[in-house]
Amino acid sequence: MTTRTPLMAGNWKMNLNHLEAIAHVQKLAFALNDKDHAAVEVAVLPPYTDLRSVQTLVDGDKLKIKYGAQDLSAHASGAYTGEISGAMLAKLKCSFVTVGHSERRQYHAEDEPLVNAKVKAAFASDLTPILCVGEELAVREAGDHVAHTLAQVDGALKDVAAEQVSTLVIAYEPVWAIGTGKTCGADDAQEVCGAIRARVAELYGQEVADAVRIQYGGSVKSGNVAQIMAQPDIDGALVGGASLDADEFVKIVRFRDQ
Ligand SMILES: O=C[C@H](O)COP(=O)(O)O
Repeated sequence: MTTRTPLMAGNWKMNLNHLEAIAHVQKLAFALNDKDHAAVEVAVLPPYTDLRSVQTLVDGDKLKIKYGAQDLSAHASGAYTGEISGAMLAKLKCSFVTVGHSERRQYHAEDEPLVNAKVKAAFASDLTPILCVGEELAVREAGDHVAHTLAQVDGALKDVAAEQVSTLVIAYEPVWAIGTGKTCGADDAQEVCGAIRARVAELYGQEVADAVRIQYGGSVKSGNVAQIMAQPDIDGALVGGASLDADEFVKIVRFRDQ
């Protein structure tokens, strides 16, 4: 049985400018200790404009906090105004990049082929994609949430090699639980996360499935994180709103104490 290091990632979304980012990461760095970093991988996902400042701070003070971006271009370079390539993120020493977040799917019409291309672009630049999947409320109410989410996994991983998939992070984020205060019950989250792992095993074999980290995302807070993390197929959380409060995010990292 593979031991998977939990990953707590704070997706800041479109919040905190570069000065606020520095103050926020300094606060996290001051609060987190070696024991925290040994037990949990901690990452922040700031807006693009903050990344250079975060890199300078992390490098300069040799912090153990990892960081990454919230999106990347499917293209390697060229005339794509406004886009940021995987190579640019890698140059800033990003470790992670979220791909296919529901807000990208909803507001920027990202479909499965594009998400698939972005997963490949991330791997091509040695970034670890955090692939976001999950259903809208109507889909859950119709009882189609597992099938819907697995179809997103299939589409996103089309023609992606097994050795890459074993390093992947998949974040299950039921859309109706994002930023709404409605958390998916821990058992309900486990149902889908377990199904995702089983699907990865079907596609790539058990060893790869055992290595993949699966996060839950959607209104995670210090008050519900322990229950969520107690599930066998949940290896971390993708935290939105609560990650903007450094004290709260540190409590989430210390989920075993909650
Ligand atoms: O990426 C994070 C998710 O969208 C969850 O956001 P939230 O914690 O504000 O519900």
